[in-house]
Amino acid sequence: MQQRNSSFTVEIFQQEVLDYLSESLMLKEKHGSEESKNLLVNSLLRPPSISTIRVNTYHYKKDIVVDRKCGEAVLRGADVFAPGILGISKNCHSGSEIAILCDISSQTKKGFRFEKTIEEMIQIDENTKYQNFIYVGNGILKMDRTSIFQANVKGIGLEVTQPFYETCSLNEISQTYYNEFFAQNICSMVVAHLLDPKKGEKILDMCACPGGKTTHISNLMENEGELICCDRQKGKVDLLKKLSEKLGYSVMKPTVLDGTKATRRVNTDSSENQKSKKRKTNEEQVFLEENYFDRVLVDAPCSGLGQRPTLSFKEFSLDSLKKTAEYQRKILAEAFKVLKPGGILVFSTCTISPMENEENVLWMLENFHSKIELLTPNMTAFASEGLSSIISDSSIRSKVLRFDPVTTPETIGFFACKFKKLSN
Ligand SMILES: C[S@@+](CC[C@H](N)C(=O)[O-])C[C@H]1O[C@@H](n2cnc3c(N)ncnc32)[C@H](O)[C@@H]1O
Repeated sequence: MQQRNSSFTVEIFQQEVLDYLSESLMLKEKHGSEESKNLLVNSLLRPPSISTIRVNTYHYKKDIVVDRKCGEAVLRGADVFAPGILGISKNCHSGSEIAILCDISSQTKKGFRFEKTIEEMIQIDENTKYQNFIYVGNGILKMDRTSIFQANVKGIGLEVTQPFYETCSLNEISQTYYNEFFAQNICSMVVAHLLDPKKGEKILDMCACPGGKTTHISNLMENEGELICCDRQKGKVDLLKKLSEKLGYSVMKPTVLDGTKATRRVNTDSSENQKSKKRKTNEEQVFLEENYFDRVLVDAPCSGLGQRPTLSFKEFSLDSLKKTAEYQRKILAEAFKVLKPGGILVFSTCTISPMENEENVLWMLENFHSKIELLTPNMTAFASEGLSSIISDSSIRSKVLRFDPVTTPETIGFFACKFKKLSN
């Protein structure tokens, strides 16, 4: 991604989070403090190399500035939709060739007219806020300025002709094979193989929407057995139902479930509890039996700090990362209960935050002690071992899979591991 001068650091994280990450990932020791932060940030600004090639170096002289979400969409292969445009250089009209810059610091007011190009403004003042504008590609304007900034505007404002990265388009394939596949990134594909489901088994996917791993599991089960695939939100479960119909996986049983309370039941018939039972029924909440499933997947809700390309993770503080990790533990504790002794539990996240990954593995081993065993993974493609800054015991560290975007450009930041329940 474009760097305008040597001291340029794109601030996609809150400083405390960036410091925590570069320290715990031990980048600092290997590369020095500043370099380590840049390495981390730059790896997350880029899409995984497996699906992209770097194509564009020249950028057009006139600029449009887009918001962060729009900039991320462009990096993933989309055109620029008019509502995402914040500002345009002067003298631009439909048909103009324009460079697309993303304002990740969200300082540009909608409707702003740039009198100079961003490059010129940076030449005038090296420390300007425009240092936080990221170049994401070139395109042709499809609307004039007045149309773009009218209220409730819709449609494509700029067609991207030269994206900074060329991403292979799945649109064409998905139209031809609409009923036959669900696209996933490469680390997500490892997860169902780790779980290793067998035909006819009883499997639980506790956090299943949008359905990538669950459909992969259905496939590996050869559509035979029982696959309870859950999500807390009813709307998301409705999408899972549609997905199971579209792909023909009758084994999927989409179910509304709060994974933090998967086994909690109302067990007396007092009127208060009757009311609460009714409320639960209306919400379609079900409760799961303990010691029932052969295998359970917890693909946990997480901070998503491994997703790439991403232009801002500013909403996360250290405290929010900690709370997310605690929330995951509640789901893991319930997963343990519903698993049979001898059953398999796979835990995965799409974040690089050690609190949600290695620290949760240590918590599981401490909390369930002799009742659980961390297994050697049966699949290790693209992964390295866990962080020694968090897991000092190398026999534990070597059994967890950390997918590292800094050293492995093909992957997003991801984490997975596999436990066996030994007893209750
Ligand atoms: C990382 S996504 C799962 C992705 C999915 N496994 C896939 O491969 O497509 C996490 C999901 O967990 C759901 N979720 C959040 N809290 C939950 C809870 N308490 N119980 C069940 N699902 C929850 C979210 O709605 C979200 O859809």
